[in-house]
Amino acid sequence: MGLLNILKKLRSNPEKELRLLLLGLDNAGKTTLLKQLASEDVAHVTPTAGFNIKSVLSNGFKLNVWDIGGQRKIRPYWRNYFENTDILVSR
Ligand SMILES: Nc1nc2c(ncn2[C@@H]2O[C@H](COP(=O)(O)OP(=O)(O)OP(=O)(O)O)[C@@H](O)[C@H]2O)c(=O)[nH]1
Ligand SMILES: [Mg+2]
Repeated sequence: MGLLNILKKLRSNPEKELRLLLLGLDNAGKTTLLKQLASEDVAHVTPTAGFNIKSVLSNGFKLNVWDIGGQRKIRPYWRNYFENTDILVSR
């Protein structure tokens, strides 16, 4: 979704809730970023075998952040997570 569409969605969405999808190859730092967004300790991050979800409140917005494992064997499943995604972040 482009920036203009995100702004339109936020205007028509009093809940101010967005779905953010984090995608990237294994070891790119996706889970570390997710934990940093949630102000969690990042000292012991292990490879993601499936996915992690965290809801983060930021500036009055609720960001539902999806972090998908990047290992080769998991990549065929990435396509299943695109639906309803508002913001795609690739690392
Ligand atoms: N130097 C450095 N290391 C990082 C950074 N982000 C993550 N790491 C390290 O890189 C390694 C992999 O980080 P993860 O967050 O597990 O990477 P991931 O993208 O979630 O990997 P998968 O779950 O396998 O897809 C960890 O040892 C992190 O501590 C960064 O910005 N700089
Ligand atoms: Mg991970």
